[in-house]
Amino acid sequence: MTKMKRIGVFTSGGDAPGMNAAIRAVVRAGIFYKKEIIGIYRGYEGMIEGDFVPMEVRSVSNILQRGGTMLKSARSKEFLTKEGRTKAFEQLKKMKIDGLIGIGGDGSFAGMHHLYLEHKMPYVCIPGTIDNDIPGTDFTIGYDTATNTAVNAIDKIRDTALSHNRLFFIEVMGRDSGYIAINSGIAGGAVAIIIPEEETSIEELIEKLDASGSQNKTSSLVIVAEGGKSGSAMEIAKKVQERFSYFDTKVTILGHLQRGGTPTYFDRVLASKMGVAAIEGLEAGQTDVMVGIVHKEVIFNKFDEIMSQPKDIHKDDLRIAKILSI
Ligand SMILES: Nc1ncnc2c1ncn2[C@@H]1O[C@H](COP(=O)(O)OP(=O)(O)OP(=O)(O)O)[C@@H](O)[C@H]1O
Ligand SMILES: O=P(O)(O)OC[C@H]1O[C@](O)(CO)[C@@H](O)[C@@H]1O
Ligand SMILES: [Mg+2]
Repeated sequence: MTKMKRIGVFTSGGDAPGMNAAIRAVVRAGIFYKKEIIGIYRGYEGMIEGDFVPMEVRSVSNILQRGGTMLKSARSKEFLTKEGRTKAFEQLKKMKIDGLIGIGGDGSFAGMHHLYLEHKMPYVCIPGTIDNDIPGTDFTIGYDTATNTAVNAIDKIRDTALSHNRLFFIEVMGRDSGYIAINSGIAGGAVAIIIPEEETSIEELIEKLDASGSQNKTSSLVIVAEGGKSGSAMEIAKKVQERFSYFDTKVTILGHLQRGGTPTYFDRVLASKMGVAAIEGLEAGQTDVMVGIVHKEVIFNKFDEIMSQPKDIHKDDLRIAKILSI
């Protein structure tokens, strides 16, 4: 057992629905285990500036069901430098914070790892990102909500696509990860799904669209993950339109719509479990780790062990999407 007294909690990187539920779980579990919990505003930016707030049991009332993050989030250029991280550490020391729980994506995890290597600041990372791009956990907080949002939007677009016999290219988020694309594509009945993890040439796509056209398909939805090698939805749509002028082609970019909104029950439960696990892990001496839930079991993943491997799209998901889009 550690003698940790004061734990800092912060959110970093893109906000994700369920981050508030994770903050609540960290604060309540921390207080349950007799720790003082200090909230750090605006991720690493606030850490560098010493933007801290003591958290009480009631500081986190009525946030469980809210999207976004009450602690706010940021991407910090300064924290990418050694000097920036030293400034952040000095602020933590001044506030007598002896352990950190950070909720964020792969970049935020890397930030905590560097702070640990350079200043021995113990930490547990909670994976909070809509991208689901971190190995060592089946799901990251926010991914389920974002994918549901994308599916709802796809369903609406299908109605108008069908009414006008149109070909829609719908771009979903995910930075370099095709998770939202592949699963919203399966759930939304897409004719083709273009993800960064798999090369799809324009020729292949055109062949696919041709084939579905000849089978009397009256509307077609193509889901494009941002960050793919074939280009953005706009670029792909332009190339397809040039080859097939008879297609009435439209593009919708779902964008930040996918980051907001009420977290699903799944993300709230995931965040609650991970928040408690992070406090218990830190108390049990876990450090330089990310909490994950794999096959319903809580695990602690060492930074070096998981961050050297990519999180692959499940091959079976791709296979299923192809079978069903004929
Ligand atoms: N290699 C690194 N070393 C130190 N700090 C880092 C590193 N990578 C990222 N960070 C810090 O973490 C912040 C958040 O990282 P990033 O913007 O990649 O988002 P993320 O945590 O991956 O979340 P998401 O991908 O969901 O937006 C960065 O702005 C930076 O301050
Ligand atoms: O909100 P920003 O800074 O534009 O970042 C957008 C990125 O953040 C995410 O929403 C979460 O990582 C990505 O899917 C997307 O590429
Ligand atoms: Mg990331």
